[in-house]
Order: sequence, then C-alpha cells, then structure tokens
Amino acid sequence: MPEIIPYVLKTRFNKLGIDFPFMIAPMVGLSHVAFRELIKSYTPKNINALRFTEMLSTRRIPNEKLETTHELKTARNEAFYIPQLLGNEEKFIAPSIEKLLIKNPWGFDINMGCPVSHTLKHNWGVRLMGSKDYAAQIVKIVKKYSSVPVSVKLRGGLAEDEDFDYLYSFVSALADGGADFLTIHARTRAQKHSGDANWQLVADIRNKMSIPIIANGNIQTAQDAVELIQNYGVDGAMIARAATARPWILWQISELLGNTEVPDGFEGRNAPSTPEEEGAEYLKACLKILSIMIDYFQDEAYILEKFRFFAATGARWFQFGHHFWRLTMRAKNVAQLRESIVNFSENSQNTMSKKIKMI
Ligand SMILES: Cc1cc2nc3c(=O)[nH]c(=O)nc-3n(C[C@H](O)[C@H](O)[C@H](O)COP(=O)(O)O)c2cc1C
Repeated sequence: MPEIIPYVLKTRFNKLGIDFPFMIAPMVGLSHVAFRELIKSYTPKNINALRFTEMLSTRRIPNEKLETTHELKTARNEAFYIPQLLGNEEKFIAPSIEKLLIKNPWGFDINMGCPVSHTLKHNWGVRLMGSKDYAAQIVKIVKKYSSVPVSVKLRGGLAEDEDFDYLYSFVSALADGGADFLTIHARTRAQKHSGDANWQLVADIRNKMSIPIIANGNIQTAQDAVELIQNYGVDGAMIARAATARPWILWQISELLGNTEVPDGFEGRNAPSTPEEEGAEYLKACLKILSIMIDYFQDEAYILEKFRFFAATGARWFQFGHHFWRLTMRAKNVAQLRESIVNFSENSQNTMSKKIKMI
C-alpha cells in the first residue's frame, strides 16, 4: 500500500507535479524576493508551494539585469516560483522568457487581469480579456518559448457583470492555446479588489474544463482555502493580501490537512492560530522580512518603501494596524524602523482578526 501523505489533496494539479495546491499570488510591490522568502520561511519543509512574482513588463525585462533589478531578483536556488509576464509583443516576450529561464522558474504566468490604466493603454492586463483569439495567441507565443508550464491569471468578469458564457468561451480559447492551468480572480473588473469573490463561478467553469482551474479572491484564512477546494471542487487556491498579514497561512493550511512537519526553526511548535499568537508573530514576521530585504536590496529608500507597503497591506488585519503603519511611516531609516517595531511589540498587546472587509 502506498503511504498516504495527509497534506496531498487530489486535484488536477497533481498531474503537473503539485501535491499542495495552495499558492501565493502576484502582487506589484509586494511579491518580491524578500516576501517570497518570508513565505518560504513559514512553510513546512516537506511542502512545495508555488509563489508568483509581481507582474513584470516584457518591454523592460530584456534590458534589465537579473542580479541588480530588484523586481527580478530571486533567492539562491529558488524553486517553485512563477514569474508573471505583462505584455503582448512576441519581440519582447521571447527575449524576456529566454532571460528568465536562466533562473529556473517553475512556470510562467500571463497577466490578463490587471485593471490599471497604464496597462489598458497598451492592451495588456485585463484588456486582453476583450478578445479571446488575441489572448489565445499570446498564450501560444509564451508556450512557443517556454520549456516550463504556462498559466494565465484572469478575472471572473470583464466589465460590470459576470458573463458566464463569455468567460467559458474565453478560458476555452486559452486552454486551446496551450495554457497548462488558469487562475480566476473571482471578481469583475469593476470590483477591482473589493467585496466578495464569486467562488461558485470558478467552480462552474472548472466543471466544464479539463485543465486545472485555480480560484483567487478573498481567501483570508486557512479554512477558507481548504473549503474552497473541498467544498467547491476547484483545483487550487491562490492567496494574495491575507498572506501579507499571515505569511504562515500555508503552514496553517498544511496543519489543517494533517501534516505534522513544521518550517525550519519552529520545531515542536504549532502554526500561530489564536488572535494573540497571530498578533505576536506578525511583528516577528515584520522584523524578519526587514532583515531579508536588507540582504537582497541594500538600497535603504527602496527597503523603506517596500516595507511600508507590506505593512500597509497586512496591518489591516492587525488590531492596532493603523497605529503601527503610522510608526513605519515616521521612521527615517531602517535602523529607526527596526527600533519602532521592537518597541511596539514590547509595549502593546497585539491581536489579529481572522477576517476583514476587503476594500
Ligand atoms: C497591491 C496589489 C498588487 C497586485 N498586483 C498584481 C499583479 O502584479 N498581477 C496580478 O495578476 N494581480 C495582481 N494583484 C491582484 C492579486 O493577485 C489578487 O488577484 C487580488 O488581490 C485578489 O486576491 P485577494 O482578495 O486574496 O487579495 C494585485 C493586488 C494587490 C492588492
């Protein structure tokens, strides 16, 4: 009898070699190497979870240096990460992929969900959802140059409302174009990042498709993520903003699934779970990501900017989050920032909410 490994969930993702179908989303300004390493530091050793980079402009990658451009930096021997590509021109996509392949990504993702005006102007991001044939063509181009799996991240609705038939014809075209899996951010373009996500829509699409379909949007807790797969039957769950508040969410998920392995350095411990445990760990995570940022970025102004954004996003789950974020804004340099975090953690009782209203 083969050994039953508790954290392995049976989904279509298994065929791509992924047993643990929970992943961390691409987020501009947040999903840099330091954040991905923070997530990894809180992930049990026996788990390989996919982590996406922020969207990377294919017009810029060919002229950038992998070692010095902050957004392109990877950890030494980093594995199971997916660069997300933004763009639609073969002459830029081809050299971008060629360059990024040197650093052994697990796959490439194509952004078809970004609603900001700059990307729309160039027919990138969610604008690509306007034409299924054109979008499928982009998938074919990326497949042509990529030796690793190719996915697309898109939205549940192109405009104000969802249109199931259009979405189904669109994702079918992407699959025909060769996409290995798709992630649907189950909010419409008009919703941007706020409000509830329509997970049922993703489930309905999944049931009509044969490639893995991943759901994203408003996954805030480990329970949300597991229920999404177990109750809705989707093939994977992608967590975005909540991972900046609880970077240990993959550990919580794996524990919920019965895995007893822990991340390095946490031997004999369980994942933080009560509001108090999570609140205390949050401040430790802030100090940890600050150290990782120092290692990778050196540039003080960049570190302050990225740290503040990390805190502004995650601290919303944190009881005194606004106060904490203001402290980070006041710090003039990294040394002051570190001191403020240490003082804050020594002088206040911190708790974290399970869920907040997403805006
Ligand atoms: C600050 C920020 C930056 C984002 N950048 C990207 C991006 O680069 N590429 C992308 O596909 N989605 C991006 N997103 C969308 C997220 O990946 C995700 O779809 C969205 O936040 C919904 O998930 P959540 O409700 O779990 O946060 C971004 C979201 C935020 C909040």
